[in-house]
Amino acid sequence: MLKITNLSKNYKQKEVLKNINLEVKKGIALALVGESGSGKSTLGRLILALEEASFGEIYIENKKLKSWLKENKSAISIVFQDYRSSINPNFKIIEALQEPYWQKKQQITLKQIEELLTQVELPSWVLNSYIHELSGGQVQRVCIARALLSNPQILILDEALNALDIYTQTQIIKLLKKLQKEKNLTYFFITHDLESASALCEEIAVLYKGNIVETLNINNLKNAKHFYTKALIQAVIHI
Ligand SMILES: Nc1ncnc2c1ncn2[C@@H]1O[C@H](COP(=O)(O)OP(=O)(O)OP(=O)(O)O)[C@@H](O)[C@H]1O
Repeated sequence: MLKITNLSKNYKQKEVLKNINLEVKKGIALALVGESGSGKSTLGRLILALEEASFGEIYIENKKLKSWLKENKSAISIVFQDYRSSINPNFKIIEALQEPYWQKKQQITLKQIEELLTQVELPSWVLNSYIHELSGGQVQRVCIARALLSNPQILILDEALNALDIYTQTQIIKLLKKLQKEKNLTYFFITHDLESASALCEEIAVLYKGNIVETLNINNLKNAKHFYTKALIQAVIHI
């Protein structure tokens, strides 16, 4: 589904991503795990085509990213960590869900919104609420619903669980797994947390100082070779 070849990204003299090669199959959840500043969000922005790579290419279904996006508008969505500031506090939830479509010709019906609300397991009263009236988990469900409204094939989750308590994280992981199955979604989960990565994803790519140093199946973590991956695993065992 998604293939990244020899990709590098420089900001002025600084090489943030170095010769990245990565493949994600359709319907698979891949976690991009790495320490702060390793370049995870930069790679996310490149996949969303918000920025251009300095070298290399991103392909989706064997087409260059930009030409694929022209044919498949809004087919990549993102959910951010900072869910409270992702939604305008002056909007009711119904308006926050409709807002991305106000400028576009595309119409989103109330029925579509209600169906999606059921899929993310939120009651319908939420639509007439403001975000300050909802819990963190409920707001993140709204953000997931908003990301799914455009019917994406790929969902980028940029530290999307970080701001939630452990219990709510577990609930959202369950929800994301259910949605992945129902909609055959491909997830690109950006995180520094190996524990939530293992709970959600089938595969893990480890980013260390701008390099993918290792890609592992989740059932194969014991065969990790790179010292940074081993340190991450040890840290989880220790906890
Ligand atoms: N627009 C930019 N201009 C210059 N440098 C940038 C820009 N965006 C990111 N960087 C630098 O690139 C490096 C990687 O940043 P990035 O946000 O991708 O890392 P990250 O792994 O997502 O970090 P975190 O986990 O803290 O969010 C950092 O050193 C950052 O300062």
